[in-house]
Amino acid sequence: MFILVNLKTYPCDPVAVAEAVADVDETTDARLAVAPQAADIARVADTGVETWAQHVDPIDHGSNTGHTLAETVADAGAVGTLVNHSECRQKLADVDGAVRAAERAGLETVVCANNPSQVGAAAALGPDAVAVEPPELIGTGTPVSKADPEVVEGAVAAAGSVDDAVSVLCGAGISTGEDVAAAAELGAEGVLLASGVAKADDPAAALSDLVASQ
Ligand SMILES: O=C[C@H](O)COP(=O)(O)O
Repeated sequence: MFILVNLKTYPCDPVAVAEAVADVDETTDARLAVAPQAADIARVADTGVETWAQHVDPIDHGSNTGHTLAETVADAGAVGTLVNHSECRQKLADVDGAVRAAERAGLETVVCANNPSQVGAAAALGPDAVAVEPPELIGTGTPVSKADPEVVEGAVAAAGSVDDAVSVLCGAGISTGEDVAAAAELGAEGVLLASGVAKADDPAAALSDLVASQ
């Protein structure tokens, strides 16, 4: 399973979380990665942990003040990027453009979607993976893999019907190894999570529990 920890803009120490991820990474067959804020990518990547961006814009080098260029996050050490997170939504044309920009920069892509229908549309854009996240469950601690298993199964079916090379992650409320195991049973190849680690009193303990079933 791929466990991608999005730090959003939570007030955690991104390097401390990354070091905890690196420690737990040595104990498990699961693939672990951290997505810090853009300004923290370089120092998180310096820990040796797999580092992702939270967002890139559908742009090339040029007059794009305030935007995030895929090549810049790649140069800073990111190997992948989220696209169209529920908290950073993009128009369909911009999702496509962001995936193309990420490809151009050699970044792996996970396109986020709210439901199976959107997963099908996202998969048609040819990302490496899609992540299905019902917005109403994000940050609640109620795991999508238990609260709404049909959404995960529907996402797996929708992506598979479009392009079976696109893997499916699920997210929203995932915080325990049991939640990760439930996601795997539903056909997900990974999970996208945030508050379960970024807001934990002991991120290392939270991560150890998350990989317990791997
Ligand atoms: O990017 C992560 C997702 O929005 C899930 O967030 P959460 O684990 O806090 O529910």
